[in-house]
Amino acid sequence: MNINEWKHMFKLDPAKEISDEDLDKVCESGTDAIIVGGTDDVTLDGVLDLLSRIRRAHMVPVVLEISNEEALTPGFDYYFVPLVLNSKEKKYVMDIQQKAIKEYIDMMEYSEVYFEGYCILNPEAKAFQHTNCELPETDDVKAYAYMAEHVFHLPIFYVEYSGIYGDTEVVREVKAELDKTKLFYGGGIETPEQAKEMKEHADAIIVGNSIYTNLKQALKTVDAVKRE
Ligand SMILES: CC(C)=CCC/C(C)=C/CC/C(C)=C/CC/C(C)=C/CC/C(C)=C/CC/C(C)=C/CC/C(C)=C/COP(=O)(O)OP(=O)(O)O
Ligand SMILES: O=P(O)(O)OC[C@@H](O)CO
Ligand SMILES: [Mg+2]
Repeated sequence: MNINEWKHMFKLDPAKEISDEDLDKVCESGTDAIIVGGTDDVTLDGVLDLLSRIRRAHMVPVVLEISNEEALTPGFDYYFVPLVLNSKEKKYVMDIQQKAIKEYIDMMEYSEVYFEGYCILNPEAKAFQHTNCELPETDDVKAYAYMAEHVFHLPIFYVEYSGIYGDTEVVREVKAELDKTKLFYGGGIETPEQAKEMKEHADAIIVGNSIYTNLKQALKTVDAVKRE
């Protein structure tokens, strides 16, 4: 299935433990893809461990969302590269990425690399603090979405509330700004009802932390959005 048609993804954090039994459930859940990514303590060992355990028995597409160069490795189906649009520091918007492109340009397969315009809206999130973000108003978020699509022509705009369930009205208004650029929503989805509610506005939803806190419920988010 084409990335543009994905509706549901699970995000596994290489810094967190998951048993083989739970990993099998996540991979066989019917989700469209597994994203491997996190903010802190993302190591090459952690990334390779997850990749090899997923590949050993499963066909689900696997994406590396790159958070640092040390943990970059071949072998993934796709690579997602965040550009943190609401960071106060240009390095997180484009400089780190520009330097990495300079280094890896000969290895980059363009059909496998997707740049994501991130807008991080939870000030308590590690990613918000790590990338020195500014909390935008709804109209600012909409303007970032406009820029993602019409200025930078990015394939993905990611409304990130990592750790908390976000504001559906913000997501609805942002979606109205977008046409070609896909809207990803992530943050605080724990129940099938929340998954369904956010998916009414976003093109795809991402479920992360609840894999580790209540897997049984997290697994139900797949059917909630794929059987709509
Ligand atoms: C060698 C090889 C295989 C080459 C292949 C070619 C290729 C793909 C090249 C890519 C080159 C390139 C452009 C790389 C980019 C490198 C890079 C370091 C980019 C920086 C991205 C960035 C600014 C990351 C900051 C953090 C961030 C936004 C992370 C996103 C994930 C996220 C928000 C996770 C949620 O956090 P979590 O850890 O879950 O938080 P909690 O624990 O609180 O839940
Ligand atoms: O961990 P949660 O809060 O589900 O968020 C998912 C994802 O958007 C994190 O990057
Ligand atoms: Mg997390």
